[in-house]
Amino acid sequence: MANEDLKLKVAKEALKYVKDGMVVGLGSGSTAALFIRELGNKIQEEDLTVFGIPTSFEAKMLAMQYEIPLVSLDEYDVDIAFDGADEVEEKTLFLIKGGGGCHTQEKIVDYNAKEFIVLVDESKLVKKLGEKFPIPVEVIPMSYRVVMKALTELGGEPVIRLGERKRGPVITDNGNMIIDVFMKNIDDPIELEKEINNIPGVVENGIFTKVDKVLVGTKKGTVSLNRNKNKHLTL
Ligand SMILES: O=C[C@H](O)[C@H](O)[C@H](O)COP(=O)(O)O
Repeated sequence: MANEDLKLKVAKEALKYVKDGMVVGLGSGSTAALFIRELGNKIQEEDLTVFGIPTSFEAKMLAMQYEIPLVSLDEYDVDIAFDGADEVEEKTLFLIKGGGGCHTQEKIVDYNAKEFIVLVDESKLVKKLGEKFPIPVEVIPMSYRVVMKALTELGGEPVIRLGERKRGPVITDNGNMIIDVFMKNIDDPIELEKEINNIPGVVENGIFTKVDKVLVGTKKGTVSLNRNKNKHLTL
């Protein structure tokens, strides 16, 4: 089964957690996009009162397309948030996010949700964070050189993320730059998340250490990995 099919299965499974009256955090990326589409359909079909809080410009546009009414953190708390990930450390459920440069708004919404559920296909599971993916770090543009120096001192290999159909750096939804930091053998993600954010000029990094549940699409079905329960449940 292709990864796209696994992502869709997980997105559909996630709908079971959405109840009438909830405020839902809407993640970014290709998996979250499928979830947003499926949620929009569910709201129309079942005539539910559900509000969304988007984590990016992309999520906002999709929510509007699929007619999910939007609210903001100014007025509402988030009941439940759904988001994708670039890497999931299987034992701890710690993540790397931000492959699409959206991790800052994602972390604000996801960390403030009463429940945060991650949606991935099995290709995202790793033994140790940093195995396949660099850590995205959003930085204030005038600080990029000194931040890169500090990231090198932390043991990373920082690279400025460049645009694909635009010359020069990728600019985030917040008007900042992204530095991707290659770092193998991340032994203490909780400490590293704090250390990177402590560098002046850093807005937010893509290590996520507060996750409640990960739904993993596998060829054998969707598996639910739960924090603190050490239980892998096949749905
Ligand atoms: O900035 C992007 C987000 O963190 C995405 O959630 C992450 O990159 C995973 O995206 P996808 O579901 O497309 O693999």
